Amino acid sequence: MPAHPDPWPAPTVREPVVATVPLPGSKSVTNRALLLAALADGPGTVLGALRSRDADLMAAALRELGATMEPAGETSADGVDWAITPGPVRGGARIDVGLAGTVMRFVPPMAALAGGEVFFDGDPHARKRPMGPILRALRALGAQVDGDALPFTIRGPVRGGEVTLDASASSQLVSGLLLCAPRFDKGLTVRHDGPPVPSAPHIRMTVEMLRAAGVRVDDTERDVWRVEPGPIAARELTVEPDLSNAAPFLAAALVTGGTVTIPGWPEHTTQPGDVLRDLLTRMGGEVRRTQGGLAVTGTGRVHGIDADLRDVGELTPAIAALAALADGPSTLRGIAHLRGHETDRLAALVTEITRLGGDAEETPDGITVRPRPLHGGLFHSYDDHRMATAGAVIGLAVPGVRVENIATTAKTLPRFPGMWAEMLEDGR
Ligand SMILES: O=C(O)C1=C[C@@H](OP(=O)(O)O)[C@@H](O)[C@H](O)C1
Ligand SMILES: C=C(OP(=O)(O)O)C(=O)O
Repeated sequence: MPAHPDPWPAPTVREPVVATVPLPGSKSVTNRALLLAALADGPGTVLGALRSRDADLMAAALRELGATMEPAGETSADGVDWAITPGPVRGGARIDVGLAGTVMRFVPPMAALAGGEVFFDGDPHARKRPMGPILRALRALGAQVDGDALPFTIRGPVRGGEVTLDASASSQLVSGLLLCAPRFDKGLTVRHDGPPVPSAPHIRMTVEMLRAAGVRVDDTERDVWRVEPGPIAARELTVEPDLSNAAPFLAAALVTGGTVTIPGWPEHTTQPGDVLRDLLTRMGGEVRRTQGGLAVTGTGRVHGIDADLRDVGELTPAIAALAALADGPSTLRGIAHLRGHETDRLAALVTEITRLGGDAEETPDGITVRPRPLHGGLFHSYDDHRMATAGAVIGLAVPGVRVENIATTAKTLPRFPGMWAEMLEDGR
């Protein structure tokens, strides 16, 4: 693990946090919207798109493959309105996926539309993330792919048809195929065969965004998705705030007995972060919709929870951080696939909670956390944005927590340290 010289001293607060925290756009919606716009039948716009490492990597990949993207209005440190003009998908490209699951799984099927070779690589840990099933699927559909993990080279074209894969390691293996499927001559039928697919709401997000762009998708049969060939409509799309990134901020309300409000929380959404309303209620928060957005109020006492997080695995680090501060034991289940995320999140959470004096254990498909007083110390982030923000949550209640490589939050939240400081200042 590379050492980062200046760990971030996580602020500890003694008084209730009362704050309104506007969040930048959803990573998952942004990266789908950009890709669909780049494959559309004319120029379109994506309003309120996230700007972050993952979103910037997606934009760079789409440009490399032939799309034109220009800021269409004001840009900020973490937001932009993009005007996107599709171009013919071209080969001869090199794609850096960083550590972004959405880039490494969504862009290769698009690259398979090109006639020429496209080379993919990413961060050292990206080479360990599951890619085999989608690369084998593209190969079965006619692409030449020289490997089962990053780095690899892909050469199309792919004409579509039917393919079966085991997507139990990541829902993105299905989403990536579906997003490009309308552009395959024969469309595509994707069948999953294996243990349950995680992160089901993210597949629904893919299906709903395709339908919103006029694509016909049949998902009536469990674990089978049929996408008809046809145009992807050029359109204007507004990105919702990133509800998964709401987790550490709303957790601050529970830990400090304060109230945190997130403006613009959608009434209906496919984002898994919406499940925070239920999870945080079960952990002792009071959740309500106000004119200002979604407000969560805590008592300063956090309850343990027994939760199956298979659908919402992204929320695990924040929920585990709360569990480490809770007044009773917690069991987080259904999340074996987190071993293939930005880092092995189950091992990382157990190691870091234990390092601070906590009592945490890995199970075959999750972790258990039992209450024990914590002390300060260095909290490693493993280049994982959600590990870093989990450290910040624990630091609210435990003096002396320092988070190594807080800058890794730039994967989806480039202004995290400033936003955290503003949240703590807000109600004073
Ligand atoms: O499609 C998406 O945008 C995502 C799907 C999920 O991946 P997994 O199915 O690999 O958990 C999620 O954890 C990730 O952060 C984003
Ligand atoms: C798993 C995550 O990211 P990725 O899109 O890189 O898979 C995440 O953001 O929690």
